[in-house]
Amino acid sequence: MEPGPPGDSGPAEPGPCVSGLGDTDPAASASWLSRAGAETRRGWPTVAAVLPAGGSGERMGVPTPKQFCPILERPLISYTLQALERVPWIKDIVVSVTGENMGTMNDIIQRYQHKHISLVEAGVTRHRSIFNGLKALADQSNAKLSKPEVVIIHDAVRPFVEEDVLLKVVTAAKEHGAAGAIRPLVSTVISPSANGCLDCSLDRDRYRASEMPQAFLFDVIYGAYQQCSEYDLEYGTECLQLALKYGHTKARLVEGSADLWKVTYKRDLYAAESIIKERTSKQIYIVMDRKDREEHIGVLLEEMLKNEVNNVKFTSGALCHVGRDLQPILSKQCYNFVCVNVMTSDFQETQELLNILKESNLSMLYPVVVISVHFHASESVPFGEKMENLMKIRECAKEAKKRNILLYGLLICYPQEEQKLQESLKQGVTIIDALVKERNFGLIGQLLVA
Ligand SMILES: Nc1ccn([C@@H]2O[C@H](COP(=O)(O)OP(=O)(O)OP(=O)(O)O)[C@@H](O)[C@H]2O)c(=O)n1
Ligand SMILES: O=P(O)(O)OC[C@@H](O)[C@@H](O)[C@@H](O)CO
Repeated sequence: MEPGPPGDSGPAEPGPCVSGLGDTDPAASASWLSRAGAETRRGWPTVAAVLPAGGSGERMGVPTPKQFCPILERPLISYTLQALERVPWIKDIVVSVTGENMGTMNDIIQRYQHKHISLVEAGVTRHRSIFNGLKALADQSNAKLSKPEVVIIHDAVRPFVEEDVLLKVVTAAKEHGAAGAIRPLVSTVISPSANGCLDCSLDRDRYRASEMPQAFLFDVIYGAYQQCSEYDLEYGTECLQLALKYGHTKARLVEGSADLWKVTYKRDLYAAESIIKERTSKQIYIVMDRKDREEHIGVLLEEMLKNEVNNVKFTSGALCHVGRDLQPILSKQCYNFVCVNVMTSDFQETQELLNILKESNLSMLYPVVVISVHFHASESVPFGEKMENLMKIRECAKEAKKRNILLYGLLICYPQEEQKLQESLKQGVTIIDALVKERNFGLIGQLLVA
């Protein structure tokens, strides 16, 4: 079972899942299909998707086309592929990329184990890229692809697409021939006069922003593209308009969520990264052996974590349970581990946890945070010697990073008088919360002292 996407979703289908970055539970989608009566399942259309990804991203202002720009060291397009892959009723995904980026795209497919992906040559405009994708689906000589009843068209740079909106546009397209996601306008639309002054201001409530995904009866949109003028292919930006103009089909408009926005400017990359960080920090697994539970300072730390850190679901278990619990961990998309090392052994638990995680596929898609917690009782060993022992973390972290595991160290000094102990624990909780939320690649291998 591939690791799921972070967020509230359930276990993912093989392949990563941006769509778990929202609330859709793929298990629910699976159950939706399985729950649907035989009539519905029989009536459910064959669905494929076309992702135009042949742009240069000029407005992003960086040399790398934005679809390949990294978010947490993983290309943006991989998140979008993940979102579509985990929707069980999308059979094929056709991606239009330029010839020069075919190698890059194939590397991404390999590295992130994307499935059901076919690549076609992009066109010099977005409409031409989409048209090439549709041609591939219509090409009966292509054994790998078959013409779908309904085709989804979705920009490769819109990573946060959920199954529910895909379901809505496909259902609407099956009934109406075309459908597209819309959003309220944020800014008012005005029409400038020839001399650059205000001509008129449109009533914002009467207009909507056209977003993606869009969906069409394949024959409607393919027929429209086949009749499309060179001008429209060159300058058009709206597939729904092509369906109307050439297919005489009025698209059904579906309210989409705010996360459907298109990554266009650099700020959009920062926003996307923040969303992914936020959604991968919703669960923390506390690894701790509960020997002599009463006074175990790790228990105090666990209690304070649960009391002080909000909007996080905590699970805890002994190290020996992690291997057994790994399946539920994977399915619950837990990407954060606080490993409490008992005083007698430096790193033993952490090393064993790292080995378990390295064996799993958990960190293939999203960086996994491991915080190795250590305690220093002043009367046990000299502080300097303790720090000496803990410097091993540097090497461990370097190895772990190769598997997309971000290892941080936390040293909590104790015993101290009650007040000071509480302060140390509180500081430790603050550090853990920040490390999980920030997933800072620059701090890996560091030992932070609370
Ligand atoms: N010739 C093109 C141009 C664009 N696209 C794709 O269409 C989607 C939306 O287009 P846009 O945001 O305009 O992307 P770019 O054209 O790359 O951006 P810019 O206009 O800033 O250059 C993107 O996934 C882009 O890769 C495409 O497949 N083929
Ligand atoms: O115009 P752009 O090429 O930036 O974006 C293409 C589409 O995403 C955009 O036109 C949407 O409004 C959907 O039609």
